[in-house]
Amino acid sequence: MTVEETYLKGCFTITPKVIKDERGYFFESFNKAQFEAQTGIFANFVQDNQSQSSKGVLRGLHFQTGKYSQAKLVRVITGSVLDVCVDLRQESLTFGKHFSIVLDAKVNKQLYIPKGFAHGFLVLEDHTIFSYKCDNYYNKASEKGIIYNDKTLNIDWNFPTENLILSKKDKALPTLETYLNE
Ligand SMILES: Cc1cn([C@H]2C[C@H](O)[C@@H](COP(=O)(O)OP(=O)(O)O[C@H]3O[C@H](C)C(=O)[C@H](O)[C@H]3O)O2)c(=O)[nH]c1=O
Repeated sequence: MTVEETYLKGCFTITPKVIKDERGYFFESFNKAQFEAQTGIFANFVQDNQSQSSKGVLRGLHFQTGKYSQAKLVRVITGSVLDVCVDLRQESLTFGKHFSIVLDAKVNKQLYIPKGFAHGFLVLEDHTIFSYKCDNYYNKASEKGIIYNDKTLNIDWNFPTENLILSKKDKALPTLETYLNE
């Protein structure tokens, strides 16, 4: 596997070594020893999640707060997404900055998103399956979010707004400013 730190400290892209033969392919989707050796992060993942979505679905931007904050290791099993993570760490020099990357089942690249980040993704193909590890359990009461088209974050989703499919909850998410004025 190859690991590359993004410009957001502690956020890494991980590209597994895919072994192909006449039957198809094989790769280690997670190897704790290699992950720790190459990122220096000792994540104790406790929950795996999986969702399937059609093209145009946008899930996010979500995060859990306080002691329930989650680091995530995200990947696509089939299809492709534009994945976006936003640095919300108060003390960070890159607070409010985001990193976007296309994750797809062809290259199998993964993204490690540290605690203190908001996360969302836009689905680029029908029947996309998104799978990720979390280092903390789901805690509904601590769930927060930022609206996907927040002016301060200024994320380019590069997709026609009229074709986006969001949950009722996500359509009603507040702006980043709401939290800054709390
Ligand atoms: C996240 C989660 C949800 N749920 C239940 C709650 C709802 O009944 C249903 C769908 O939840 P939600 O609409 O929040 O699912 P997503 O919009 O995919 O949310 C996720 O999408 C963004 C991109 C993330 O990074 C978060 O992990 C997560 O917030 O699953 C659970 O039972 N356990 C869980 O860990």
